[in-house]
Amino acid sequence: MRIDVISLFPEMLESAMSYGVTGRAIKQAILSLSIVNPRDFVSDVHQTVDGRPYGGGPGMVMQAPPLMQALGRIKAEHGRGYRVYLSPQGQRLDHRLVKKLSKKPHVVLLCGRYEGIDQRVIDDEIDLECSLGDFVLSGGEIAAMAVIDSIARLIPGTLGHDESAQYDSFATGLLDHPHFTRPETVTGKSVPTVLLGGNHQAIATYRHQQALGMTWLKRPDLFAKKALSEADLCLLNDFLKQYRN
Ligand SMILES: CC(C)(C)c1cccc(C(=O)NCC2(NC(=O)c3cccc4nocc34)CCCCC2)c1
Repeated sequence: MRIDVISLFPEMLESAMSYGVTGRAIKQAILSLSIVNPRDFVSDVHQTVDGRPYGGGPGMVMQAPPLMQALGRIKAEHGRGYRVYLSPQGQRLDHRLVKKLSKKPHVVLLCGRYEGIDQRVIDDEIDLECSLGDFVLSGGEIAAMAVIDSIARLIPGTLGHDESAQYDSFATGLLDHPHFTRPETVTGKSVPTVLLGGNHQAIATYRHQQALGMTWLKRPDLFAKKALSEADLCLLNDFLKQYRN
C-alpha cells in the first residue's frame, strides 16, 4: 500500500512515521510513505503558499496552485490515488472508515494549515473529507498521523501474530477489558484472582464480561452498531449486578 501526504511540515510526519508499527511497515516495504511539500512548487522568492482570504477576514488561506501541483506530481509519479482532505468538515474517522481506507492501494492525505485551503481544491480534487473529531487543531498533520497509524495496523503483515490477536478486541466493537501486570500488589490493591489462575476459559469469560460492562458504562453508543447475544446479555446483567453492589 502507498500513502502520500501533502503537508507544509514534512519533518513533523517523517519523524512520527518512523517509529513503531508504521516504521516497521515501511521497513518491511508493506507500506510506502512519502511527504510532499507544496512549498516546493512555488517559484516566487518568498515561496508563498498562502493568500489573504477573498471577502476579507482574519488569517490566511492555502492557495490552490501549489496544492494542485503537489497533487499533479504525485499523480505523475504514482497515480491519482484516493484523495482525503483532513478537515473538521469531514466524515468522522472510525474503525469502519479506517478499514475502507486500508483496502485502497494508494491514498493521498492532504493536510490544511492557516484557516484552511481554497474550496476549489476540495470541490475539484478531493474524494473524501475526513475528521478526527470536534476540536480545534492547528493543522491536519496530527490527524494524518492518526489515519496512517490506524491504516498501517490493518495492512496484512504489519502486526506480529500476537499483536494482531491482541487488537482484535476493538475490531469486535467493544472497549478493551482492563489490563494488569506486575507488581501483583499496587498500593495495597491486588489483581482479580481469576487472572492469577490458569483457567483460560474463565479468564476469557471474565475479560469478555469486563469488555461488555466497560462498553455499557462508558460507551453505550457502541452497542448501536453491535447486536448482543443472549449469553452476552446474561454476562452484562451479572456484571451490572456486581457493579451496583
Ligand atoms: C470542529 C470545530 C471545533 C467545530 C472546528 C470548527 C472550525 C475550524 C476548526 C479547526 O480546527 N480548524 C483548523 C484546522 N483544523 C483541522 O484540520 C482539524 C480539526 C479537527 C479535527 C480534524 N481532523 O482532521 C483535520 C482536523 C487546521 C488548520 C486548517 C483548517 C482546519 C474546528
